[in-house]
Amino acid sequence: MTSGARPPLVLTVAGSDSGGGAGVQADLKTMLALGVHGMSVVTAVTAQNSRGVHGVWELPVEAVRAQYRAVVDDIGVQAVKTGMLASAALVETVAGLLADTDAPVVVDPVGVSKHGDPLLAEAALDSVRTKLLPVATVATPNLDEVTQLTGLVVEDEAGMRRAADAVLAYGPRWALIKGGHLPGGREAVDLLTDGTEEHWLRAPRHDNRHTHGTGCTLASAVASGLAKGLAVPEAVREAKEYVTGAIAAGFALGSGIGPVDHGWRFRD
Ligand SMILES: Nc1ncnc2c1ncn2[C@@H]1O[C@H](COP(=O)(O)OP(=O)(O)O)[C@@H](O)[C@H]1O
Ligand SMILES: Cc1ncc(COP(=O)(O)O)c(N)n1
Repeated sequence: MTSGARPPLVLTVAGSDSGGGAGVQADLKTMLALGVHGMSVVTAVTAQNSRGVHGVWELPVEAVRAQYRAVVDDIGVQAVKTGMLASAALVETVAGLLADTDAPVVVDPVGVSKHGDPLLAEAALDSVRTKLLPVATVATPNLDEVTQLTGLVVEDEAGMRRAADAVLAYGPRWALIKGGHLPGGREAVDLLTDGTEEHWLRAPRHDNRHTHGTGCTLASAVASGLAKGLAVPEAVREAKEYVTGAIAAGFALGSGIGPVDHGWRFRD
């Protein structure tokens, strides 16, 4: 039997989406598409479909800690991505584990689903600000999460710059402010900055309502790039290209918001 070269190792710490469009399922599909070995720590199970989140069951803190230790102590990780963490106890547990792990961390501070259903307790916001964001290499809030975390309401690109400064004040090395929710415009614009360098990422806005899982996909793609050894701006540039293609190929599923197509690069 022959063995192949080992791909880079990437871990997602996130919630399960039974519909397969977001959460752990989106993360692992992204990782496969980008050529890394994906691993998962499940924080919560959601009963979810194209119409909404119909139930959430958080896992006990010990179950999350045990999954994380099982992966990190034996297999190792070259990058970690966090998504839905549900509660203050889980945010603090995960932040503590990340602080002891020598790998870049992409934090997607998931607050509310595309359907408007809550995925993080209000009481956990302070732990995100003070425990999780400080251990992030890159934090990737969307504009609603910017408002939840900083109180700022963003309406234009100048507002995105102010939002980035406010997010950086909580301690991540880089802030990637996602402008997907900015109204109108022909472009989907994101801002990546570490407070010194500023990179504006612009891509055609696709008139497509099947955008379930865009944020999970982008953050996992960034983590995959970092695990391959790319610098943050390069990893984000490649991730933006991947998510833009996945949104363009998004498809209807059920009667609500369909998913992006993680396999778009494999299609004819
Ligand atoms: N309709 C769209 N067309 C192209 N890109 C989009 C569209 N909507 C969102 N994006 C991009 O998808 C990525 C995820 O952003 P966003 O949807 O704001 O995050 P979230 O899923 O966390 O709400 C960003 O790079 C954003 O610019
Ligand atoms: C388990 C889980 N994690 C994250 C999201 C956010 O994804 P979206 O903002 O596209 O609904 C979600 N809906 N479900």
